Amino acid sequence: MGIVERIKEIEAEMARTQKNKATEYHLGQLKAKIAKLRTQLLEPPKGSSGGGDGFEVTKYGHGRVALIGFPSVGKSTLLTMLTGTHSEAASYEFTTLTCIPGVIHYNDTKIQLLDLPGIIEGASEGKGRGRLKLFVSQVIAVAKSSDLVLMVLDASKSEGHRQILTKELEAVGLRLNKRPPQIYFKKKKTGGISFNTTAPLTRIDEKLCYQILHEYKIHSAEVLFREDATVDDFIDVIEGNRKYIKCVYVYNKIDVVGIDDVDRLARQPNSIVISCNLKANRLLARMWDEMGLVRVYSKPQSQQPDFDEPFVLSADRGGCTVEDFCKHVHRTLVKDMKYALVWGTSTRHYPQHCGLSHHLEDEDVVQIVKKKVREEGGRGWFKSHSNAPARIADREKKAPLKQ
Ligand SMILES: Nc1nc2c(ncn2[C@@H]2O[C@H](COP(=O)(O)OP(=O)(O)OP(=O)(O)O)[C@@H](O)[C@H]2O)c(=O)[nH]1
Ligand SMILES: [K+]
Ligand SMILES: [Mg+2]
Repeated sequence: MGIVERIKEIEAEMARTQKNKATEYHLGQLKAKIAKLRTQLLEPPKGSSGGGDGFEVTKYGHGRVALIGFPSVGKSTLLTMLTGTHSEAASYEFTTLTCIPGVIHYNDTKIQLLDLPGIIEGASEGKGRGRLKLFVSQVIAVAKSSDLVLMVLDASKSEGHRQILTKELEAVGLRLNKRPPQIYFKKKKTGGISFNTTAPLTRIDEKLCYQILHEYKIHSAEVLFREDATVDDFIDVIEGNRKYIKCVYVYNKIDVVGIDDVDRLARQPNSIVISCNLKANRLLARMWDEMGLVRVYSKPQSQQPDFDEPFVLSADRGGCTVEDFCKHVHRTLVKDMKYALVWGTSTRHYPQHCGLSHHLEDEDVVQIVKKKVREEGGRGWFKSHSNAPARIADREKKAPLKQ
């Protein structure tokens, strides 16, 4: 029996099984079985050169956004509209057969927008033939490499599409608009399983955790639940290959639906309504907000900062502390910095003396003040050593050395 058939069989068994206290453990085990099979499904076939590497589009700019959706929802039309790069659009499905990159210039930053082939229902289980099947793994790889997914939906089509597509993406390990579960998990070679919690658990218990670990043939591990997590959360943590990505649901073609429908769709969580036949400026603003980019302007001593060329940091990618900023500017700057002067919303007064761990905010201005260069054998050398006795005395006070 193939993997897909086995998944179907277990799903059928789960559907037959009544949910109650007595079947809880059995259902948990079945969930783990499905998760394992799905992971197998994602692995490239033996002997292939990896496959599913995406479409080999080089990353460009300060962030990457992928357009994901069913065929003919208007992904290509949107790319052409937002980036000026032409991507063929037509009224038939699968017009786009590869990944088309474009660049959005917004708020002095450059964002790479990727147009992709459509995904169909059942894609995660290998539905579709030939090239179509290949697309799916490539589209998924691109989605996983992105900072934000724009799930494009046709406002005139069934509202169920949003759930169907979300399920497809979940099945291949993408988690949209979720943060990783607060569970610490570490496999060990020996020592058995140590199980701890710092929060009351109502949706999973120790015994069920052991059963799931048993299903994975894990007999030694450290497990610490820091929140009231679910069975699915625990399986996600064990699998360890989940990708947590922000997603905005973009309802396109609102020019062909009634105002009541538009109003209802606009109220869905994480959603925005647009029409490529009108203008979509709100989408750009929304996209930019979701990406959480932090523009930092570097200010040389006694000069104005260059407000045209920000250094762009991101909390999701690399972080946005003073230290992260220094690393962007020059690799030795962290070592050479004495302190930073910061102007902006991240500080209480202007300018504020800040250390490496200070968190910068969008549009902050930063001046890095460097340490004095040490004069070899001169006063500088003496100074850096002259506090040694004081340092040792200080340590003596805190923890006296044995006599
Ligand atoms: N009425 C209306 N039609 C639109 C809108 N946006 C796109 N279309 C039309 O929808 C059709 C499909 O558009 P595409 O941009 O090719 O859609 P796609 O999602 O890229 O399709 P595939 O590449 O085949 O997956 C085209 O005929 C577009 O002109 C819109 O906002 N309103
Ligand atoms: K199309
Ligand atoms: Mg297209």
